[in-house]
Amino acid sequence: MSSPVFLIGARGCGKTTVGAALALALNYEFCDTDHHLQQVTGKTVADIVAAEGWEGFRQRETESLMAVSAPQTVIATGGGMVLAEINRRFMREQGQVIWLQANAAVLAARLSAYPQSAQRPTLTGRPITEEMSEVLKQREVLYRDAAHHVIDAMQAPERVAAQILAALARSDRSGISLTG
Ligand SMILES: Nc1ncnc2c1ncn2[C@@H]1O[C@H](COP(=O)(O)OP(=O)(O)OP(=O)(O)O)[C@@H](O)[C@H]1O
Ligand SMILES: O=C(O)C1=C[C@@H](O)[C@@H](O)[C@H](O)C1
Ligand SMILES: [Mg+2]
Repeated sequence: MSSPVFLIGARGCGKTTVGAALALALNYEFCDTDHHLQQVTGKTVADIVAAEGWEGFRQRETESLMAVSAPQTVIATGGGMVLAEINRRFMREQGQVIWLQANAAVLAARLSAYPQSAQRPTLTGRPITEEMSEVLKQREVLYRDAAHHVIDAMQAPERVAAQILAALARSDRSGISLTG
């Protein structure tokens, strides 16, 4: 049975966008931990953070990660999923972990064009480019620590998906072959 594929990376790197295309290409299920969490609670991320703080949200996102993980599934994670060591270890042990890497300027441009503020309440209270620089400074080491593969996410989504497929096909552990 083929293990799950976890997409990690900062807000706006394309986990949800590329994840759906990747699942189609692999004929896998697609899950998104942010969407799962919002479905289960009936609340937006902003509502959960307002009621329970970021600590409450982080606990709930660990539960979502465990709930949606299954074989033959592509899982788009929330941008902060790597903050908890238990999440990083779980993803590495259960499946293949792909870091979609992009710089702060690209991320900020995407997020400004499509803010989705109910799903992405501010993390620092600072303007978006500064926020993304700060977030990357704190998290890059964690994304790198969790990832089996690092993919340049500053290319067109189809290109990003194709490079993930190629990386998975090169990896013995994924159970994925491009030829059959
Ligand atoms: N490779 C890409 N090239 C150009 N635009 C992209 C690319 N990937 C995603 N986008 C755009 O960037 C925005 C954010 O993408 P998406 O929601 O997939 O990011 P995400 O990593 O899931 O973010 P979050 O962590 O907040 O869930 C969307 O408007 C999407 O269309
Ligand atoms: O980068 C983050 O910490 C977050 C990213 C989003 O996917 C959501 O999970 C939430 O807004 C937190
Ligand atoms: Mg997403």
